[in-house]
Amino acid sequence: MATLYSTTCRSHSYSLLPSSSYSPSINGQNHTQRLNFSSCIAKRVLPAKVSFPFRRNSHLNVVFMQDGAVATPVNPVENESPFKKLKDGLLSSAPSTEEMKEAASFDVNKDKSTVSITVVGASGDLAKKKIFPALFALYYEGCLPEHFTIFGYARSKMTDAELRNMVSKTLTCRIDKRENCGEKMDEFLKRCFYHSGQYGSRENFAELDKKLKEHEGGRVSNRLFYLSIPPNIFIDAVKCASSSASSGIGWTRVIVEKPFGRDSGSSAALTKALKQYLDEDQIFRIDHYLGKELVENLSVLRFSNLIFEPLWSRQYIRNVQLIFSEDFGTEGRGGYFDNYGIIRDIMQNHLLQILALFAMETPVSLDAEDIRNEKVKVFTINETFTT
Ligand SMILES: NC(=O)C1=CN([C@@H]2O[C@H](COP(=O)(O)OP(=O)(O)OC[C@H]3O[C@@H](n4cnc5c(N)ncnc54)[C@H](OP(=O)(O)O)[C@@H]3O)[C@@H](O)[C@H]2O)C=CC1
Ligand SMILES: O=C1O[C@H](COP(=O)(O)O)[C@@H](O)[C@H](O)[C@H]1O
Repeated sequence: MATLYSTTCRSHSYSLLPSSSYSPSINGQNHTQRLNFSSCIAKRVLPAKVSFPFRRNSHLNVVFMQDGAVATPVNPVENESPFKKLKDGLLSSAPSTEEMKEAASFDVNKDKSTVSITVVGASGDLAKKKIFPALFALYYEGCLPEHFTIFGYARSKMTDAELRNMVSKTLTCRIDKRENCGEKMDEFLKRCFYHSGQYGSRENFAELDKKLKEHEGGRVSNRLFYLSIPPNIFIDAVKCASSSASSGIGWTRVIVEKPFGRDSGSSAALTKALKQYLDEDQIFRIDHYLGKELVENLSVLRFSNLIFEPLWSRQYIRNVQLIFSEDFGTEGRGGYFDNYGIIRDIMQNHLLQILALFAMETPVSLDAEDIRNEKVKVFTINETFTT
């Protein structure tokens, strides 16, 4: 599973923008979700006898994923403790601006390559509120490559100027004190374009492809499609984007927003359907909580802090509570909560991700696969969740 986990370019998640603290208060009251767990803290917290009922192939040391895909093996690291390796990695991964730019350049051959980002569903709430502002933050930080183009794609009729106008209303310079922010915004907006089309139309995506090619100007073109649309049209959009607008000579990747189904079966079915058109490593399922600075810092706090690291155990911690609290009402989400539920909305994703980062063993490296493997163990050994 490709997972967006940011360790380098800090502002690549939309949540890194100072959040407007958006929290559901059911019936207009402050709403708090509490996840209590005292049975799932890492290694030293577990009773000595607990074993990991982890599905492993004894020869290959692989982890089987829900849909049958196989994650890469974890190689034992000799003569170097995972903790030391991770600590070194965490400390050295605090990136300088230059490193961030380097890491974000997407291609070593940067003069010859370009990245085209298409926000599918650009007329919608998430695009306006989070995605465009996050893209602007990346641009401001120098984390987008020299040659990049952003396209909004949706059914609504809009000109480029109308898209820019819409986007400009939600761009913000609120991270730290920004210099030349207005100038940067203008430069950014000039790189934003719009194409109107149906999500299930190969012709419309072929038109988009033509426009993308004009902007890419013959460079190696990497293409990213951000699916900011309701899940029932994910597959249509992926089918058409992959057949009519994927990159001929670069990578093509798709970011899928939650929800990834409403239960295990439907999530596996969604993955299976996506895989008709994409390989697993082209699919990025985003959990924006992993990009929150506080959440990112959790690993540093746990594994690199000499005071906390030895204390992070059941010997010293009796009870841990994750409290999700928002200071405003449902704000139009009532129907969604009635149908989908607050547990699916924030608990099985955001809060469980935090729980896993909090309770997992030291991963052998900061690679997404290694971190994921440790997270899986936390959930596999956990017997009870009470809310
Ligand atoms: N909004 C948020 O804060 C969050 C949203 N998400 C997820 O992100 C995705 C996008 O969310 P959001 O922007 O709020 O969604 P919207 O309901 O605003 O939909 C986005 C766009 O998709 C198109 N659309 C909406 N409904 C349909 C439909 N039935 N058939 C075809 N096209 C449709 C519309 O564009 P047009 O009519 O122009 O084609 C709309 O502007 C969803 O999967 C959502 O669950 C995840 C986390 C937070
Ligand atoms: O994904 C979601 O997250 C928000 C909370 O995230 P934040 O970054 O805005 O604090 C939550 O309010 C929303 O219901 C949920 O869909």
